[in-house]
Amino acid sequence: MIKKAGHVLKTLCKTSSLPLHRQSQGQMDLSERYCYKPSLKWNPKVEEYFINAYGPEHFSRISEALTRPSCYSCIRVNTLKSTSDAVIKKLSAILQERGLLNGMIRISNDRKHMEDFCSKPIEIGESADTRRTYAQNNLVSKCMIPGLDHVIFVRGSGPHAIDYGLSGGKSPKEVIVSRKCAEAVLRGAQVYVPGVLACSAHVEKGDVVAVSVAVEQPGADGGWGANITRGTILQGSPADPYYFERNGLYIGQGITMLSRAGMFRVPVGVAVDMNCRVFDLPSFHDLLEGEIFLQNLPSIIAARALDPQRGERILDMCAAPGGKTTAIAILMQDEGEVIAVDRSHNKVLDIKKLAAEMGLTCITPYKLDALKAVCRSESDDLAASHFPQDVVGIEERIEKTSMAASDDLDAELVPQSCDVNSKNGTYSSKAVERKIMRKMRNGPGRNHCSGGRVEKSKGFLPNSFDRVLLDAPCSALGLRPRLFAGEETVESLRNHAKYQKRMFDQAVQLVRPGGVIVYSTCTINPGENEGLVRYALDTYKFLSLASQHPRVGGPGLVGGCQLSDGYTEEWLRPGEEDLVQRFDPSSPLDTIGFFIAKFNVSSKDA
Ligand SMILES: C[S@@+](CC[C@H](N)C(=O)[O-])C[C@H]1O[C@@H](n2cnc3c(N)ncnc32)[C@H](O)[C@@H]1O
Repeated sequence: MIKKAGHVLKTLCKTSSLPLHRQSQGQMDLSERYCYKPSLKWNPKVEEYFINAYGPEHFSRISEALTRPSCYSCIRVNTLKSTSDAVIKKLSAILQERGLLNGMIRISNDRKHMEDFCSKPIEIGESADTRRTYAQNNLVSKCMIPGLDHVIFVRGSGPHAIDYGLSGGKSPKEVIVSRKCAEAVLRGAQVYVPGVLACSAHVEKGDVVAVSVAVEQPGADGGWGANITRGTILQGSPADPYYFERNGLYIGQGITMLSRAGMFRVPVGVAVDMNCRVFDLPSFHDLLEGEIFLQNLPSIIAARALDPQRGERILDMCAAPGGKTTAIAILMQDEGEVIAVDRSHNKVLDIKKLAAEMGLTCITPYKLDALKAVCRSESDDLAASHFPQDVVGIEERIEKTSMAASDDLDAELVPQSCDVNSKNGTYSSKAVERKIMRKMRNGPGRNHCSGGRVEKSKGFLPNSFDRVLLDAPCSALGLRPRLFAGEETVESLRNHAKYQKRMFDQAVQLVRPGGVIVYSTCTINPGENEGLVRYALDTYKFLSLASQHPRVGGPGLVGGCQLSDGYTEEWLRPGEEDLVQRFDPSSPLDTIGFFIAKFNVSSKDA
């Protein structure tokens, strides 16, 4: 499949023997410039480490797959409110009404295209008859994997060759967007005002523009940056910022919703309506609220692998925004107790909101640093749900002051470096003050919530949970689409792994003997995946790897590696590989990169 995908990309954007950035505009066929052919940039040492782990060809396929979105959207149905069949009917009707389904059906008639990009994932577990029916009649289909009949796939399409109107060698009017904005557009979003960095002169509302992305480049200081002064006027010439670097980084064409001046004057709103995309994925924003949840297939499988039972007490240690928490609660028929913790105040509000939207009452969200999730005495545990508002911690006061939703303001900065004058609530930490000032200048963050109360927890007693899910914060190097990966270094990857081990230590204490721990990440980094499993099995003799149902992912990595600084990393031992699930973004499943390990906990005295 990847070979075919590569073939189509090559046909769309013919390659040249000269590196594109070294060709002059005159020498270059414009179609080579105005196409989508990104190449992911890695830190060289990280690249070497991954090549060592996967082999050069496999890593190159992974790297290429990461630059594309998955060719289908995956929807989990809230089976307490609806059924898969009812949702399929409603979604088909809505998409039809919006004209989206028509568009997709038209595209799907291009058989080669469908074979290349869209048929494989939907085939998982489908009978020939079902497959034929879905292929002929609709692109919204039920997942046929046993145990996952509450999952619905909606096919997307791409990559498409876009006609940017280049006839006569004329450059189109253009908009440059930030990398994050481009990644969102590739997932189906519109171009919003804050994502626009530069625009051609004389662009009026209603103009057709080609949209490209400014990806981080190596800076003089050895770091990476994409320094474009917001509001730069594009000339359509090599004098434009990142002109050569943007070759092959065109993500589609759209109609401007504002004039050039408007784009840089108004703070919010859609700047470009992307009506012609390299990848077409239907948007489900605000659709069937409470009935469905857009979620990656491996995340759905992680909740399923935990196998939560009605009436149990479950801990979700890093729960926000609550995707897996709500999946767990639904699997428990909303009977029992799902404690969902996250360290960020505003993210805990998100969990609360999602649980309410889905009508789930067995979820109790708390703000808690998972590194301090074990409490020493019963009184602490009991106090967890009764933390009065007037004695909210420093974190809340900072967040209120900054009016912002920083998810990393609390755990990293506050405990070590913040010293608060308890009488007047002023802050003496320069780092925190700087962060607050930055937030005030920049306005609320992406996760901003308009306020609300969250309960703080002081932690939980050892052995007090039947099952624990640790969906750990990680390097996220499996998330797609991704247009830049250079920010992670070998050291930062190792730090993620250290952090995860400390969290895992807490999970081990909190789960009861006879219980279960599921550990998951959305990264392709073996050090955060197989490396954690090795640590867990070698440190805690009462843990053993458990088989997982359903089993959809591939085997884990056996062996290990020695890094250039002499650090040795050990992964799985022979016989363990088939007990974990590794989702490879370059595999025909076409998912994000993801990893799941499930541990059985026997008597801790052993
Ligand atoms: C991978 S995301 C979790 C996604 C979530 N499980 C879901 O499926 O919707 C990781 C989360 O860990 C949280 N986090 C990071 N460090 C934490 C800590 N020390 N304690 C609690 N939560 C933490 C982050 O705020 C983030 O929401």
